[in-house]
Amino acid sequence: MNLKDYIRVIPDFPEAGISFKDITTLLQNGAGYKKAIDELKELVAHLKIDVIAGPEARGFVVGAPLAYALGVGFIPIRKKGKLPYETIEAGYNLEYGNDSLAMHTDAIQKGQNVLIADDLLATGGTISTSVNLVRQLGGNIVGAAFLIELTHLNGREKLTDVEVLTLLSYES
Ligand SMILES: O=P(O)(O)OC[C@H]1O[C@H](OP(=O)(O)OP(=O)(O)O)[C@H](O)[C@@H]1O
Ligand SMILES: Nc1ncnc2[nH]cnc12
Repeated sequence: MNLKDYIRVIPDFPEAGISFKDITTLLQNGAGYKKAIDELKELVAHLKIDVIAGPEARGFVVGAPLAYALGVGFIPIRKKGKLPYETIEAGYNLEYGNDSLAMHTDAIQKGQNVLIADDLLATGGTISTSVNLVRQLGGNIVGAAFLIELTHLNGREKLTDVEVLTLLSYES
């Protein structure tokens, strides 16, 4: 099966006009989930990665298994108010609504090569904020990897200085 066959598309969720790409149907299928992570591993094989950082929540289900497969660490970028130690935070807008992300101030060692991973690139708000947080902490962004890119939302334009790698694209 093609990876796209595992993804369910729900019209008008969470609000009218949004075509929601539901990855729960991929995650619940062992063969599909493994294929997705294996393909992402191939996609990033040319990069020198010390650590992967992924934004809550779906960035965890993509970033953590990818980190395990590569034998590198995983850093959770969490929604504001969830991390217990000293943090830096930044607000952002996304396709539906807005939010704030946070990282622990000691999450990254200066000069570490960081890959950002998430399930989906839409407007790019989540990932450009994640990139900025990692850079504020002294990390070197080597790329950003996604299962899905929504090309009509032009998220790449917010990431001009980042190598963006995606497995699947949707035009609406
Ligand atoms: O490119 P953007 O416009 O920023 O949108 C993409 C982000 O939106 C979704 O996360 P969401 O904030 O819905 O949170 P979730 O992972 O907790 O469901 C998705 O998992 C990406 O992180
Ligand atoms: N259309 C969409 N489907 C799934 N997740 C999203 N995150 C932002 N836009 C999305």
